[in-house]
Amino acid sequence: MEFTRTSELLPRVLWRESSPSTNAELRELVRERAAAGEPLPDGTLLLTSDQTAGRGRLDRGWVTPPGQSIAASLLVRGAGAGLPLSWLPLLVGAAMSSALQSRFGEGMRVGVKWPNDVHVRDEEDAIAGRPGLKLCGILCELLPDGSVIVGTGINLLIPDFELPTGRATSLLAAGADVGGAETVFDPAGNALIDEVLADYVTALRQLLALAAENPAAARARAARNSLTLGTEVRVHLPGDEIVDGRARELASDGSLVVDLPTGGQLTVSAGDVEHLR
Ligand SMILES: Nc1ncnc2c1ncn2[C@@H]1O[C@H](COP(=O)(O)OP(=O)(O)OP(=O)(O)O)[C@@H](O)[C@H]1O
Ligand SMILES: O=C(O)CCCC[C@@H]1SC[C@@H]2NC(=O)N[C@@H]21
Repeated sequence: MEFTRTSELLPRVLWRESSPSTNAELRELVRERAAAGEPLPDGTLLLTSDQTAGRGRLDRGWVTPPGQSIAASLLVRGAGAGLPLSWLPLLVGAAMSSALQSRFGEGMRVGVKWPNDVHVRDEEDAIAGRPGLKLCGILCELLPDGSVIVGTGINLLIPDFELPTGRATSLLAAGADVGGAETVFDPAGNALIDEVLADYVTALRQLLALAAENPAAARARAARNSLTLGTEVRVHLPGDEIVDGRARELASDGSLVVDLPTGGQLTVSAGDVEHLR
């Protein structure tokens, strides 16, 4: 596999034929290299198309059908400049959204389903206030030295009938331009990964720079990219209580502010919210 564009942007691109989890493997590599006195550079990327024990949020499993999708983990150092680190998954989501959006035609919008999923939705879903289907999952893990492993699982070429859940999709299944690729190993597939990753890394760098220089503008970008704001969500309160409301805005730490039907607002963090419809 050759990643010409991506390799020009990053100090190191490590391709693995297979990996249990790119996040876990990169975390271990960071630890080993720090212990050896040769810290891994910011922007090290480790990726595979055959991740065998991937993890998602809340320790759920993450499926990476070999040859059809990609698991990529990026080492990000110094990401907390300008905005709290709690914004990072939203900025990563916004960066991935712009990398994937360019492959879709009119009427399909790629954006972030708060807090950590990149979804694509058609006009019907948009009108109904539904968040659409999941193209990419994001898992950011903070390391003891303050750096972050940014893991992304991108569903590229999974055919319709092999999608892992009813709420998942892939670039291929959602009708995006995949350049004729059938698997990630054919030349078109290799080029697809390279282009998606290079566009993502470029967009993420720009957003991190924006966050450092003009945090309000970066927050506005994240809000513009959200597929959740304005839609109905269900909030699980402590003690098994449930309340439905409308997602209003992102709070100063990236949490979700929800308008309640009875008046007033709730600010909620990930894990307490599910999307309705
Ligand atoms: N390749 C994949 N694409 C999409 N979903 C996947 C994939 N592999 C595993 N899943 C899992 O399918 C489950 C359902 O995901 P979904 O996004 O519909 O629900 P969710 O409650 O919104 O999850 P999340 O915690 O990611 O927001 C999740 O546990 C997700 O991790
Ligand atoms: O939707 C989620 O819950 C997040 C899924 C994150 C999956 C990616 S794939 C690359 C990296 N390695 C992992 O084990 N998980 C993340």
